[in-house]
Amino acid sequence: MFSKSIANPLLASTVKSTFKSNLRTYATAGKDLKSTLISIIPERKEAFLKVKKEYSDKTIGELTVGQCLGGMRGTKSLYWESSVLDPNEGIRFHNKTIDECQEFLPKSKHEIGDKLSIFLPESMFWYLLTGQVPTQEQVNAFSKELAEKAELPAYCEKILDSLPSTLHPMTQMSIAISALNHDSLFAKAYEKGIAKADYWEYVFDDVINLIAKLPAIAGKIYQNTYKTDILKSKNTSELGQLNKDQDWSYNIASFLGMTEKDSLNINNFSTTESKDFVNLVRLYCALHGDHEGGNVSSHATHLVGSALSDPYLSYSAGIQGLAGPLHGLAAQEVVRFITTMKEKLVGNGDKLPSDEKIVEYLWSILNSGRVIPGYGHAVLRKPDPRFKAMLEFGLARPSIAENDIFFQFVHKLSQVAPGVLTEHGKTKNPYPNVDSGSGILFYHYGIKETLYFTVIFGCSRALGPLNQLIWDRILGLPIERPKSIDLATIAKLSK
Ligand SMILES: CC(=O)SCCNC(=O)CCNC(=O)[C@H](O)C(C)(C)COP(=O)(O)OP(=O)(O)OC[C@H]1O[C@@H](n2cnc3c(N)ncnc32)[C@H](O)[C@@H]1OP(=O)(O)O
Ligand SMILES: O=C([O-])CC(=O)C(=O)O
Repeated sequence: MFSKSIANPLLASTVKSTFKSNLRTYATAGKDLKSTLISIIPERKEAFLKVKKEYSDKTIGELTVGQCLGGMRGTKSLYWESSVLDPNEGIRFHNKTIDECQEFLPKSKHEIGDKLSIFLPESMFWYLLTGQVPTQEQVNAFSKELAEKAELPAYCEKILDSLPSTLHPMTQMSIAISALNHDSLFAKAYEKGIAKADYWEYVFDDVINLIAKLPAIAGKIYQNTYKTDILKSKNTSELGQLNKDQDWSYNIASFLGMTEKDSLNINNFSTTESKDFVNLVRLYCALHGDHEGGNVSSHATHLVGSALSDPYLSYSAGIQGLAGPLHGLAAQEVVRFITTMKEKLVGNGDKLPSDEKIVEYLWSILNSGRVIPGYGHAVLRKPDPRFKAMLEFGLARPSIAENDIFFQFVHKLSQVAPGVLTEHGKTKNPYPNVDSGSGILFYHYGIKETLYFTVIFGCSRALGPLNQLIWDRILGLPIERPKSIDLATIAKLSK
């Protein structure tokens, strides 16, 4: 499976060194993430500079008026290394599919050999950043490093505590992340004066600190917005504690109060449910992390970072983009859509309605000028493989597949809606995207507060844009500044 040729021949030797012989050899075993990165920088830099020098005046595409006025769809104008999206096949991370990543990326040290256990988002971040598969020991150490750096500074907690619980969770998240720029090592070093070649090291440190703090931010927002009554009744100030012997996703679940140990276990999980929920967080976060560079949250992070705004400010911009209903917020819209449809079609019942009734309902939405959330995509033209992976998570667990009517609605919709959307004839892609299934799985495990889902997306999305931000600074990419033109100029140039 790994003998496939590497997409970018200039990077072939780097990536091949990861996968050579039995394809699980680790070129830099024993090193931590930063040292691993340092060892691969020269080769990647050389490849980048070679392409820049030799091909800078070559044309790689044309720009039509339709693209200029139509959301820049299909314009090849962004450099992004860690993932590439094929319209028919879906996302590949360093040329590997989701199924391949599920096989080779390390899992939690506590669940080695467990078939239902999912690989860690930390493993994915390591892989995205370096193109190399970390060893189990490297990931264990990286999880530990993230846990060691997880605590929020007092001022950030205070800011979050001062926000009204009516403020959208995504707004709270972007405020908390941009406030952390108070401690940006990059911003401080820049102010003092550092050489351009050294920028990336400070950006790297900020990125790791930021990723480390996302579980605590997510937990604080959840408890402040929705769970103050529980905290009061239990006479405590936290839904859950950090466990430094556990991974990043486990700690997200714990901070949400949703683990059997280390937290209030607010939904009374059994051991299996607790384990399954943590694995859902791992799967969700690993898969939603990177979707090449042009999506709104990644592009926004990259753009703001190009002005040398530090990683906190840059990713806060990404979070604000993720909070749009056509992008990440679709996760919340889907759950509202599914729960309303269920209520309208079967009330309190626990059996699916007929396909005809669902089709009729979908037409009523479309005829009222609304979109079907979770369907369509700016680039994809086939079902999203990330949706398939989320669906398989539910199908592998009888408590979800057989007993959860909301999940059954999601599954059924994925079979029925493409036909309706095709007949409707507007969308270029009538198939489910990633948001179509993920929220309802969180709903299953007890997160019923729909406005909250995109915060977990916000934890995940840090992996892709922030890995690229480090490379942006390693490679010295310039400030981004495309040319804009007015209608008269467009008309003139088109003649
Ligand atoms: C993580 C993510 O961001 S995944 C995407 C999450 N977003 C959603 O699920 C929201 C629903 N989907 C959509 O709104 C769109 O499909 C988008 C935003 C994802 C992509 O937008 P585009 O690239 O402009 O899609 P496309 O070119 O197919 O749109 C053509 C027309 O079909 C319509 N259309 C697209 N998707 C849908 C849909 N799910 N339901 C109804 N109509 C749709 C568009 O609104 C557009 O209509 P218009 O010509 O009247 O403006
Ligand atoms: O690629 C896109 O435009 C939207 C998307 O699916 C993502 O960002 O995950």
